[in-house]
Amino acid sequence: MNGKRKSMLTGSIVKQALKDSFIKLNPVVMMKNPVMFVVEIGTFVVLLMVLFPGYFNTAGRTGFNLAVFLILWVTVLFANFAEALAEGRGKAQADTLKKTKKESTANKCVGSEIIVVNSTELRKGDIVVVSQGEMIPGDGEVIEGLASVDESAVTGESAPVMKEAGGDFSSVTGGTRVVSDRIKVVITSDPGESFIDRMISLVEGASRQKTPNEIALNTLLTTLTLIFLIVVVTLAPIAEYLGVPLDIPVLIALLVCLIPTTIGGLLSAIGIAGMDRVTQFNVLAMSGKAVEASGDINTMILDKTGTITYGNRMASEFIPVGGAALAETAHWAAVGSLKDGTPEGRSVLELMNKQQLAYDTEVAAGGEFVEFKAETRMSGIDLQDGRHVRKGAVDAVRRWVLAQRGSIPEDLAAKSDAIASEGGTPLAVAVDGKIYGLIHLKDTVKPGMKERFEQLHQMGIKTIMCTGDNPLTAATIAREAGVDEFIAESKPEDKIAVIRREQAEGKLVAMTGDGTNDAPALAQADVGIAMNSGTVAAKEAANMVDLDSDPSKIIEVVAIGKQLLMTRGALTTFSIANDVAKYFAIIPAMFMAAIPQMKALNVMGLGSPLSAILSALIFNAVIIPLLIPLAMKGVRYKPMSSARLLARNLTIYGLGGVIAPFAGIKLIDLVVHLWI
Ligand SMILES: Nc1ncnc2c1ncn2[C@@H]1O[C@H](COP(=O)(O)OP(=O)(O)OP(=O)(O)O)[C@@H](O)[C@H]1O
Ligand SMILES: [K+]
Ligand SMILES: [Mg+2]
Repeated sequence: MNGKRKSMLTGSIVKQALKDSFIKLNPVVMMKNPVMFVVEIGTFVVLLMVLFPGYFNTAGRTGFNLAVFLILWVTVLFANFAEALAEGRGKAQADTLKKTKKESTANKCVGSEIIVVNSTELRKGDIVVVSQGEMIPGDGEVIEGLASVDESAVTGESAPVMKEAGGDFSSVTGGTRVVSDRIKVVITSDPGESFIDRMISLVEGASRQKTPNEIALNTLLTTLTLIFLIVVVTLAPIAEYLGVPLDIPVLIALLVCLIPTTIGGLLSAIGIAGMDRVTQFNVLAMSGKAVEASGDINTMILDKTGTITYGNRMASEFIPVGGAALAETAHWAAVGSLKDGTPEGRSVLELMNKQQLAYDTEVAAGGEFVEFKAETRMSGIDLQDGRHVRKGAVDAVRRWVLAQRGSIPEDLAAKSDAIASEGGTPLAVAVDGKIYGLIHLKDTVKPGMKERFEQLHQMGIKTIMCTGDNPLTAATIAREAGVDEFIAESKPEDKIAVIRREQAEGKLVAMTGDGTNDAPALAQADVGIAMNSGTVAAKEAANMVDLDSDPSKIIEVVAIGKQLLMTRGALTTFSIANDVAKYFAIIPAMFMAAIPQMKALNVMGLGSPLSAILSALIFNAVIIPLLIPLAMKGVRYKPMSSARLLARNLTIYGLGGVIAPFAGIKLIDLVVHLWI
């Protein structure tokens, strides 16, 4: 399904990551990760002792010190490798994208002339003409014409998509190709700020910033590191007093074992891999913050048409009311749809043809088209002879007719309710004060929706369906799909109101949208996902763009976000539990010689103090690469409540984190003890 963008870990990515692990040793880079920076400083100190044993008076310990140095160095490299590997896939993808960003020529309209310019010379507001076979030279909006466009360079999807002036399918992306017809496009981005440019810097991680969550965790890890630093520094005089002289390399080894190096080494890899998973899913997240926020979502706002249903609402029947004839009803429905370019409007004319019903286009000559608006929920035409033809949501048309002192046919309500209770959308057709009948628009709920909403329910997420449709249709579809709440007869601004209401209760809200009138709500939502097919305004307001333009994907995006937060939590728990266990391995071993009672605490029965320290240190290092796959793939996520999840993860990763080092260190010690 979405396998098209999947780039696996290739040999070249691994090779590059190995190289980057060394480049990242640069202290200026390391400093951003305080835990690993402390390890690096420790490594350097031990190295000095290996190089100048005479100066430090450690000649007798050079072998042990060399071992400590090597293990510490490898620990830092492992952490760097984890990050570099996580970055690798995005970098490879960026390279592919850069290749598609070839320079091209553009046919720029200047007055009535067309001149050929380089695509890099185009600025916001310029107008270009793009014909069959040509590449669209920049991001923009179609202002004239209709064409099918191959967007595979951006979306990976090879089937061409229709782009047309006006409406929600007017935006085009630079670097995509017109495969048929010809369009006039107004450029909407300056050079260097195009969608592909932004995409490159996103997947490349160039603009990656630490998220608030990551910063908070980093602060915690740094604090823990500081505390252990103080503990270890004060341990030296105590040991001295007890008559156990502790060497500096031993103290450094102890410190490194105690500070949270596992999570410190994997933290940024987890974040990068989380964003990468979203990208592999063909969703562009403008920031890591957006991905994380999606993991914390409490409420999801969904459109009915096109999200929960297929959205190809088609006229399926004309139903006269108030004693009107079928031909009359159909005729006015058609006249009111003559210039209505929406799928609904076009489907009315198609139904006329299918049913071989006649309509008179002459009446409409010179008439003024009244475009469909989500605010009015009506469309139609004002005829030259002064008559007004309208079709639209039943309540809207009813109000419009009443405002002109018209009357409402008695059978209108029953007939429109019949359509609505089947989940269909009734449109009333009226001319001035008279309602002629109804158009039955049919739409179907996408298969599998019920199961997905059930999952969201288990995650503790409330779903609210917002629709411009009437309450009865809304209720039917809501029931069929299994959403928790619905808001019917909603106008675009109602969406913002719902989002604000939920946010005021302290909830995080996600929504999808594609139209210009969705833009404010997309901006207001904590997670706003715009459809790539949507308008430029929607894409700019949102913090994610779905390249496949599948509004129901929001459900999986939330799951990925949750998985990211869970992975980070699980590995933090594991890391800290690990460190506690290591403490019990090392401390008794270190003091055994001086304080015989400590032997009782040497539950692990490790070979010798030195082999205990080295074994703990080796375990501490290898656990990082062992956990890289988990950090990159994320822990498996099963929909359940947060409380149950927490309990489950504490058991697995907390308990596991305590047990694993005991077993691991013991095994390593069996081998290491053969030498020491
Ligand atoms: N082309 C049209 N001409 C007249 N009325 C229309 C047309 N299209 C839709 N309507 C009416 O306007 C209402 C609102 O339409 P709109 O597209 O804003 O919302 P919707 O698609 O029903 O809801 P959703 O938010 O789930 O997409 C529809 O329910 C329908 O009754
Ligand atoms: K550690
Ligand atoms: Mg709609």
